[in-house]
Amino acid sequence: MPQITENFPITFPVTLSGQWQSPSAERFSELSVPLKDWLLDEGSLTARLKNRGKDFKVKVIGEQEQLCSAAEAGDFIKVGEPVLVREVILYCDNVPQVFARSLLPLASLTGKEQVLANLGEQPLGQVLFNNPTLQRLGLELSAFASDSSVAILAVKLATTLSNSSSDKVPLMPEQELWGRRSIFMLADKPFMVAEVFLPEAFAYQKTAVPKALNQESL
Ligand SMILES: C=C(O[C@@H]1C=C(C(=O)O)C=C[C@H]1O)C(=O)O
Repeated sequence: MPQITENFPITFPVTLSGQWQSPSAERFSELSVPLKDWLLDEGSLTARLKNRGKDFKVKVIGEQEQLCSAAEAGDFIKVGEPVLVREVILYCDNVPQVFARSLLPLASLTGKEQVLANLGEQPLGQVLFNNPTLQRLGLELSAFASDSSVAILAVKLATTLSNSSSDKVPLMPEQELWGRRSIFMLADKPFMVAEVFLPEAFAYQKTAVPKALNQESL
């Protein structure tokens, strides 16, 4: 299996433009149980993926200080507020599972939280979920159509993989991609994390193993 560091075709920023809604919205009622299990899991995605495979990796697409856009601003991160934007792909056994875009307000990167400004390939979740002050506010969900930036990202990743393993070039993902977004509060300071499950993610597998079962089987 080709290593993920070879000719990585993704340029920063990928961006992410979702129609974020509460999980109780009618449109989510049709989602499969396994997919909802992943979308609504309030635990660490890093920990869950590490449990599912042997080799977990974070590939950083890029990090840059920007001003929060009106599209991503909300109750906790204001329009024009300086934020560190971080985009990554989470891999499990070299299969791309998640595209994540996080907004880390510079005003939150103080005290012990300064470490979040220098994560490198260390997963953000590893720091967040080891902080006893952590609070995760309500999850929002969104679908991403085949012409979305994250769907185009998925095709680029699959094309790179197919080129290096001489499979046929993949088409745009047939299915919609699904993502979740939430605000994490660390020491009462907000951070926003959005994650989209990529086409080959465990989350879309019909036989996805619910988290509870997964932990019992460890
Ligand atoms: C929030 C978590 O951290 C994960 C790792 C991220 C990173 O390293 O940038 C971003 C989002 C998550 O997929 C988690 O593990 O749940």
